[in-house]
Amino acid sequence: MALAVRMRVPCRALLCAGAQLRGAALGRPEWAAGGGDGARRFASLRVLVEPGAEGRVAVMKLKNPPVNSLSLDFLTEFLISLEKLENDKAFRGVVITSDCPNVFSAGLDLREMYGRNPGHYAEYWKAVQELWLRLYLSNLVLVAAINGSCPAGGCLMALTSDVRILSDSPKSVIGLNETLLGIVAPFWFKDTLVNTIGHRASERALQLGLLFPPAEALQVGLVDHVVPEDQVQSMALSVMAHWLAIPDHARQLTKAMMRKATADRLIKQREADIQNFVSFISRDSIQKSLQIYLEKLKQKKG
Ligand SMILES: CCCCC/C=C\C/C=C\C/C=C/C(=O)SCCNC(=O)CCNC(=O)[C@H](O)C(C)(C)COP(=O)(O)OP(=O)(O)OC[C@H]1O[C@@H](n2cnc3c(N)ncnc32)[C@H](O)[C@@H]1OP(=O)(O)O
Repeated sequence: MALAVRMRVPCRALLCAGAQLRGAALGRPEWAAGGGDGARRFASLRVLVEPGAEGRVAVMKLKNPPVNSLSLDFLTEFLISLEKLENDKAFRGVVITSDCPNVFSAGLDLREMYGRNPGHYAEYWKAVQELWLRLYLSNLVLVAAINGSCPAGGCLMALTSDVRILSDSPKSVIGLNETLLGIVAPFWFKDTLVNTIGHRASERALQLGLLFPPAEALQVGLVDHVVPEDQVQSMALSVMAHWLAIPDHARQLTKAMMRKATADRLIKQREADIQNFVSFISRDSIQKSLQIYLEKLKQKKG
């Protein structure tokens, strides 16, 4: 318990308060409770939280169409949902999945990193850091049910989970592809990958910006299971049951022991990391790369 308190992420309350203010300012309701068990089922515009069959597990569905990009509004809503679940002692595990067909998450929202001002970049990056810290250090068992494409920030999100299940579909590619956009994965993205697949495999994957198809993702250890698309959710719940058979306190302390040093690296230099990001992303050459990439995404359609 003492460890859990020590590991609380600084500024979380401030970030969430900011999110609620922003929601209120936009004149929309933040939360809508629904169903017979309204206290446990809640939704924001972009995140749907449903209790799993047994009640100890919640299913968080990302619904920021078309591609679940991690916009600032999405991040703030997600963080509020996660905090609610962390604070509700009834929940011990969360399955994170997508409500958008064929895409788990397209990663960071490129529109938040292109053509904005330094203040916006700083606010956005703080929210991205917060997402990673809150997920990576979560006391809950997290299972990522990856039912579609999972590049860059989407992959980072999945990597924070305790287990990853990937759908066996040609669209379900996963990896940190930042170099393909002409940008660089931050050190804590890299650390999370190294902790999962090891140094050599990470070096190759990061430099080449590899997006692994299911069989290769399984082989390199980026995901733990590959199953047909219609079995992703049931597999996630079955794996969850296995993890929930372990006493929480022992599992949580072990998870902290494995992850705390990695998280601390960022916690100790959060402000410097924000400044790094702002100056990197503001460079003309980086803005140009992002512009070209965004144009390519648009042209893909036409
Ligand atoms: C040395 C110091 C280092 C300091 C660190 C500094 C910098 C590093 C910073 C950040 C790291 C970055 C992390 C990221 O996550 S960047 C995002 C990377 N994401 C991608 O590359 C995915 C791009 N998207 C796709 O490949 C495809 O969209 C898809 C996910 C495979 C889905 O394909 P589908 O065919 O279904 O959809 P469309 O491609 O038609 O897209 C629909 C619609 O969505 C827009 N869109 C797609 N992805 C994004 C995105 N990430 N952000 C914003 N918008 C996105 C796309 O343009 C289409 O828009 P339209 O208006 O045309 O409908």
